[in-house]
Formats: sequence, C-alpha cells, structure tokens
Amino acid sequence: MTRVEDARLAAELGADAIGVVVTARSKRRVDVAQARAIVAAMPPFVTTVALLMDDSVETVRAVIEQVQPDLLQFHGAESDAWCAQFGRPYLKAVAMGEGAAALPRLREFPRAVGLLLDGHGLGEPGGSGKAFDWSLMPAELEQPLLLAGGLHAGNVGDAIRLARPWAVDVASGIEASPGIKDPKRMADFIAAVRAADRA
Ligand SMILES: O=C(O)c1ccccc1N[C@@H]1O[C@H](COP(=O)(O)O)[C@@H](O)[C@H]1O
Repeated sequence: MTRVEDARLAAELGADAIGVVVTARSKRRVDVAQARAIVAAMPPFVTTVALLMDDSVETVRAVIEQVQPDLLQFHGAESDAWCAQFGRPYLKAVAMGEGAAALPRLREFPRAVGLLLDGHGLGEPGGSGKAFDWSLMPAELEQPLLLAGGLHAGNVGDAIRLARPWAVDVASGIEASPGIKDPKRMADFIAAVRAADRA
C-alpha cells in the first residue's frame, strides 16, 4: 500500500493484512512517515507488515520504532539469524522462480513465523507479477506458508485449491498502476479468496 485510502478500503473489504514496502528497491516504496501514516490508519485486527530487502540494521530499527508494524517481511539474502536479531516476528520471502531447486531454502528460516513463497527469481525484488508452479507448495512444513507472485482475481481460486496456502499475498494483480490500487480488482480478489475458502 502506498496510500492511506487504499489501505482503508482493503480493510473494509476484509483483507486480513496490509503491507508497506519501505525498501528502496521497489516502485511501491513509501518513506517511513508515509508507512507510519498507513499503519496508524488500520483498525484493530488488520495485521500490518513492513517489507524490507537487504536493508541496513539501522533502517530496520527505524522502521520498527517509527512505523511499528505487526510483522517484518524480509525479501533479500538475509539469514535466519539476521532476521531474528530484532526480536520481532518476521516472515521470510523465498524466491521460487527457479522451481524445485528453491525448495531446500524453505528449511533455512526456522525462526520465521511464516514463509512467503513468491514467483520471482533469486536476487530479484518481489512485486514482479510472476507466478511459480503452485504444485511445488510443500505440504509437510510446520510453518504457515503464504503464496504470492502473479496472483489476481482470475487465478487466485485455482491457486488456493491447488497449493492450499495459509494465506495469499498480492501486489500488482490488484493495481491500476504501480502502487495505486484498483478498487474493483481489490474487491474481486478478496471475493475470489473468500469463495475458494468456502469451497
Ligand atoms: O511489491 C514490491 O514492489 C516489492 C518490492 C520488494 C520486495 C517485495 C515486493 N513485493 C512483494 O511481492 C509480492 C508479490 O507481488 P505480485 O503480486 O507478484 O506483484 C507482493 O505481494 C509483496 O509481498
């Protein structure tokens, strides 16, 4: 989310969580002040997430103190120990663009509260709009698995039925342009997720 009004609409439509991208490596980047405004505008029970990618310890500390997100989400080459040093719950994104060869990395983050499997390639930022082979979603891991990458209202139902993730995460598939959400795409996406949940 880059705008308070988009984040409020997501919450009204029933999103369980919203994210702000504070890493510099994104076309959706917001500064700390804007990230704080978006997070502060969220009602109770909507989880707020700050996205980071190979940022400095100082940057992460500033985000924790000033934005106060519920969760950190790391998208780069950070190790489990590096992510855990902040003493905050975190999600670790794993790039699935190389297919089955990426699967061993899912075991490298035992302290993550969840793993986000995203369709982009190793070293690339997320938010790419690229999907991966959902049949690779492992069933045996104990951590909650979140599915991301190239999702939109037209494919998220199939993705949920096939991969059975804990949650789905979307950026470009609900946008009118980078960082600007499209209300109809957002509503259609959440309706498709709820329909798949019920089925
Ligand atoms: O969205 C970004 O710009 C971004 C930048 C750096 C790291 C992660 C980023 N986004 C994450 O990627 C997923 C999937 O995006 P998409 O649906 O394929 O466009 C998104 O939900 C964020 O978690």
